[in-house]
Amino acid sequence: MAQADKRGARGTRGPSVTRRTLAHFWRVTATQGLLFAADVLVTVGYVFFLTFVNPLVVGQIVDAVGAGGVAPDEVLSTFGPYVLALVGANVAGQACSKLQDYTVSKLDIAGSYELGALAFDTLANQSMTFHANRYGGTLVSSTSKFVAAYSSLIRTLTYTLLPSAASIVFTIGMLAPLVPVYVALLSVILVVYVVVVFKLYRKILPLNAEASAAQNRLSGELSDSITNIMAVKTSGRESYERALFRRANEDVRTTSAARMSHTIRTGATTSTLIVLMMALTAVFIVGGHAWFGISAGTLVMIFTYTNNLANRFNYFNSMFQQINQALGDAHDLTVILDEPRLVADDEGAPDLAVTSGAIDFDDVRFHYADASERDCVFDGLTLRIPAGQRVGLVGRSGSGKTTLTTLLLRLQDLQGGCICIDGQDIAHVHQVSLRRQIAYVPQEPLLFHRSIRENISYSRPEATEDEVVRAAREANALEFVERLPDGLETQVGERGVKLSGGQRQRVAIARAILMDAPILVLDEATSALDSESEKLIQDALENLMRGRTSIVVAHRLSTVASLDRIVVLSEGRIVEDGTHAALVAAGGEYARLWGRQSGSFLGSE
Ligand SMILES: Nc1ncnc2c1ncn2[C@@H]1O[C@H](COP(=O)(O)OP(=O)(O)OP(=O)(O)O)[C@@H](O)[C@H]1O
Repeated sequence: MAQADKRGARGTRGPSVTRRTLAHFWRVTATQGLLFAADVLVTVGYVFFLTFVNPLVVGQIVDAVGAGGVAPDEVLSTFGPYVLALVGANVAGQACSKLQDYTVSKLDIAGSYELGALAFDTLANQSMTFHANRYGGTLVSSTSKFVAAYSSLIRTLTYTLLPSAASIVFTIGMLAPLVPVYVALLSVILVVYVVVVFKLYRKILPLNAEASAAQNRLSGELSDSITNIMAVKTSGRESYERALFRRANEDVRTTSAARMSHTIRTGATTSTLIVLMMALTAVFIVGGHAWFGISAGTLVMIFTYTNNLANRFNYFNSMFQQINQALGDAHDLTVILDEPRLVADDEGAPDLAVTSGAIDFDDVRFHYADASERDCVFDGLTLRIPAGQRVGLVGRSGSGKTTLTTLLLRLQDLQGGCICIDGQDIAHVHQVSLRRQIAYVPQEPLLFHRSIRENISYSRPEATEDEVVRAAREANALEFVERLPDGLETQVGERGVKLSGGQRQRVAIARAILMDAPILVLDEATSALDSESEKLIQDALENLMRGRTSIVVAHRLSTVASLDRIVVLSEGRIVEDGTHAALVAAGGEYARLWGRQSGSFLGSE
């Protein structure tokens, strides 16, 4: 269990995953092209007006004041335009800043929505093998982090990365013609900084992915323990589960600490850059006029621009941290998004058209993905079920009964042979259309944390009130539903925990009755019911099976004795096949089992 989760952090990692994450993020951003362009524009505008125009105007004021000779009556005409420029630049800068809040929030909301939908579609369409190998909690955690990573990146881009890049361009562009020596030295410092930080950043990236994978595993362990809290408590294994949790928590601590020490090194590099930049500025302010003839106003501009730039770099460390963390957080789901879909539809696969419901298992070979070829569940199984036949499937635990039913639903693909319904290979029809033709009641009734009504009508949401009530009555569920304070509106709890096992099965049977599909698969559908309740439902099931091809898996042989045919499986092979009477008369495995069960039945009744 959860092998893939445990492999998670050690799977594909590094820049290629980062590139793929960014490609996913860019795809959703590009769908909001205009909004993104507006976001870039107002961000650059905000930097231009507030950090570029302001020092430029102040520099010119300083030069004008330094030149002297402005008479009191000329002050307004000389400096009025500067004052207007300052006020105008601030008004425009503030407007850009507010628009920036708006555009980035819209991008964040729209992108998060699209990425959430992408993640859900991918997970919902992945095969059962994929899900069997992962913790549900880990997938939930990876999905939330993936969406949050987009939010973090788009905000970092808007509020830190883009303004910093714009500041560098404006500063260099503005100062280069005035003080080329200064700009050349500043550029050298910046290039060295970028190279060093990029190197450090490449080291931090895998550490972030590892820290994030450790957090996802922690969520998985936690949800596994909490979901099975009943088993934990009844086995008195709280301390064991706590130890498992602590171990996973320890991984989170270790990986987070490794990430932190690298982040501190990036921070130290940034501090060095800021000190170097300001030292360079100090040298120029002190000697600029004497050595290069730089005016006082230009010196003010050098100081202000460089100081603004240094202030931006102060946020670089947290920016790198945010970018790294976001890319690390998005890592696991990116890998999942790019995994091939295991049970995929052919391009343009047609819908299954059930005419009579004949099912053919033809030379079926199958083993589970994590088992070797020698551990085949089926190695050449052939079983032909004519239309409308009701077949009981019996055999020892582990003989392959449930697997056969899930193969009919194409929850896994075969390694050999084929399964046909009315002559159509189920591997080449649209899988949703296949499953809509099969009413399936699994061993564990699968209920949602919703009302009983929603659970029953899940198979046919458009069903009327009367149809839902009728299905509940036929499944012998209405008698307990009516006793509940909220009747059909009663919430059943997660996986139906607020109902008894038998009640859950009756809700699941009502769902199958309501679905009214031409093929019926009941996998131990009545195993949790007492004999009396089973007998009551049996009539409804008999009615339901009439005219439909049915496969009924059961350990309790009385459930299948009256069916048209019984197939006995042993280690994936059919060892007996016939009617109840014929098999009892044959005196084989079925007869032995029947003798034992009917004896105990008689004894208990
Ligand atoms: N998801 C899975 N991954 C790997 N092996 C599996 C998986 N599900 C079942 N198996 C294995 O396949 C074999 C057949 O299991 P299956 O559930 O079909 O048996 P069964 O006859 O329905 O048993 P039972 O009567 O106990 O329900 C078993 O050996 C089982 O361990």
